[in-house]
Amino acid sequence: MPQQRPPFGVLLANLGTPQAPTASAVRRYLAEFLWDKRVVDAPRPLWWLILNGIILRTRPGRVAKAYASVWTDEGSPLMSISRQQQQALSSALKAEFGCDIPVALAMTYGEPSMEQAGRELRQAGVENMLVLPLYPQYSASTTAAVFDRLAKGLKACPHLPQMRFVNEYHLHPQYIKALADSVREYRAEHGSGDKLLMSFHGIPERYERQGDPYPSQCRATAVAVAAELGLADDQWLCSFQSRFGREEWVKPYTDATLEEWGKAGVKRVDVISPAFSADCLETLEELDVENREHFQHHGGGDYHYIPCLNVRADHIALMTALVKDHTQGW
Ligand SMILES: C=CC1=C(C)c2cc3[nH]c(cc4nc(cc5[nH]c(cc1n2)c(C)c5CCC(=O)O)C(CCC(=O)O)=C4C)c(C)c3C=C
Ligand SMILES: [Fe+2]
Ligand SMILES: [Fe+2]
Repeated sequence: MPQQRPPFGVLLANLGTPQAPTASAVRRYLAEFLWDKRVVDAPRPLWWLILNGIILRTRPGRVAKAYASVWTDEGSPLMSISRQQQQALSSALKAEFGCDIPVALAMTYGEPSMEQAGRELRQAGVENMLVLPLYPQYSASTTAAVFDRLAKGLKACPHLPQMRFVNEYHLHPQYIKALADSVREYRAEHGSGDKLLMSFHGIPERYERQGDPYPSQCRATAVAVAAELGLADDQWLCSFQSRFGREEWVKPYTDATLEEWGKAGVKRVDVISPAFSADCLETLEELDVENREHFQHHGGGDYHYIPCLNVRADHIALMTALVKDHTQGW
């Protein structure tokens, strides 16, 4: 009996993370990540010299310590949450479509690779593939990098599946509502801060000038969440974190904002990070630890970090809706 083919398969994509919280594993990860021209577009071979001569000699040790502080029994938080999302989405799609829909996980950098995920879907008989990068806001540095890496991974594949690609979902009503509900539920249990800071991962200002829509999509997400929550203008702000390198990044900066609010005597701030679909180093360490210390060092009061959407039921329902919307006719 020939096995029945699934109507389609889903390739869930995210950034990737080191294999271990050690300097050598972080060096391997950063070497691949920071060599991607979509991430750092500095002219070669000068960038090769800076990356290999300075950054990969100095950064991995410090960053490995930060990873070690958030590492779990299931590994890197980003990997363990991504695996849980993969399983939860797979169950939700089975319930929605009434049959097994293969869901593979792939990372742009490191493992599981695009090649591995592609092979897994092919072996499951997938002929139609939906690529769902878990980046709500489109950026060349993330979403387009998924596309590039997937295309590279499929070079050896003689018969490509039919493909569709989700570019972004920064204003999807279920995304906005899930973010707002995560704040509402948190505040119902822990009380409300004077301010809600929506801190997004940044990119260089120059990338925005060159046409990357990411910062404007982040601002639009923040406006929509504030509207959904009925916040007044002085009750929220959109800021950008995780600066890397010497040039100016999009502003306002998260750390500078928290410093200003601390000095102004803000008694309590609540912080969410809507660009991250899963908690990771940048939220659990930079936002929940470093920026908390920064705010309080400058005179700020209570600091509440509200987790990413991770495996919340409404987040999995959003992914299911994205899959349904983009697989019409398959
Ligand atoms: C959410 C979207 C992201 C955008 C946009 C983004 C752009 C971007 N990032 C760097 C440099 C680094 N980012 C690092 C970690 C990191 N970045 C994202 C997401 C986005 N990056 C995530 C989910 C993570 C965490 C990964 C994890 O393992 O938990 C790092 C590594 C850590 C460090 O060394 O500080 C770097 C470096 C650039 C240059 C950039 C845009 C040009
Ligand atoms: Fe990043
Ligand atoms: Fe960071």
